Amino acid sequence: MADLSLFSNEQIAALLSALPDPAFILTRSGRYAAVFGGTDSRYYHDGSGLVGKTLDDVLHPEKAAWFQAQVAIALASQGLHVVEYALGRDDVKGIGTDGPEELIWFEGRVQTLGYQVLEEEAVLWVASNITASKKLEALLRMQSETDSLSNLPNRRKLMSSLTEHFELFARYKTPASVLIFDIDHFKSINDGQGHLAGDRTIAATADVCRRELRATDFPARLGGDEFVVLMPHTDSEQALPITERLRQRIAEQAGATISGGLSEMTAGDLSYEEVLKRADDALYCAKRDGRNRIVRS
Ligand SMILES: Nc1nc2c(ncn2[C@@H]2O[C@H](COP(=O)(O)OP(=O)(O)OP(=O)(O)O)[C@@H](O)[C@H]2O)c(=O)[nH]1
Repeated sequence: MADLSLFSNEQIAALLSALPDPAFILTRSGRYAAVFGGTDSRYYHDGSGLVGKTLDDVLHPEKAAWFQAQVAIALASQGLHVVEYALGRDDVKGIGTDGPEELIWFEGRVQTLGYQVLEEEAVLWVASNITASKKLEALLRMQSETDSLSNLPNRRKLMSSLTEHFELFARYKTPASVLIFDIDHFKSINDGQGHLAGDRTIAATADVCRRELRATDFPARLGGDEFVVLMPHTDSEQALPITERLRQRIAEQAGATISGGLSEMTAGDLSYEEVLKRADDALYCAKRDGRNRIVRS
């Protein structure tokens, strides 16, 4: 515990205003009793105009209710409550305009105060700007889910989407189809024209998928020359003409033909792996029957 007698009142006031992150005293009913620190406009807007106002005065009702609920949680815990949230400049009425223009992500550290302020229980709410680490987190997540050659979702992301859609199917019977396809004689493209030409064929195939499929369809690169397209809300009868068109467009635009196996989620399936296995068996039939075709299981 600091010996406050070492500091004059002016020095304590200067110390509070030097706090790098803004610190708000908020009462249980949502009144801003005081604001300290957070004066660097590269990171924060000037919040001094909030003092004397309430959460309801300055925030959209839904956001105000959320903040008030967090204050109540901190007070109930009698300790520290940590939250994350995003606010744009236009979300808060009455703050300064010379702070950042972009949406700011905050980590709020909400600490119960042991005494009353304005005759109410109150918290100290320290709001730290964590936008840079949020952006980095989003970038790393995106990279960990994307195949760098095709720029399509990778196997990891595909498996989590398949899990999600299998759960939707099991619960709500929402249909979904799965196409597995593989570039025909890809090895001879690599061997005859070189590995880079093989890479270009994979990238061109992915481009056709992005152009030809609906925004709700989910093409992914499984690995090597194998791709999977998950088609939500589509049974395999509806999916067949879509996959046929995709096959034709790849032959016209990517300089290679593909063979594919198509299946759909069915009531007896215990997991998405069973659907993938049926589609893979159908792909094997497409190869066996002469390639450049889609077989529906
Ligand atoms: N250029 C390139 N080649 C790859 C990549 N990943 C896997 N391969 C090669 O792709 C080839 C895959 O061949 P397969 O699918 O087994 O056989 P295929 O020649 O396509 O024959 P079918 O599928 O039976 O028509 C192998 O030679 C792999 O080494 C990649 O990222 N880039």
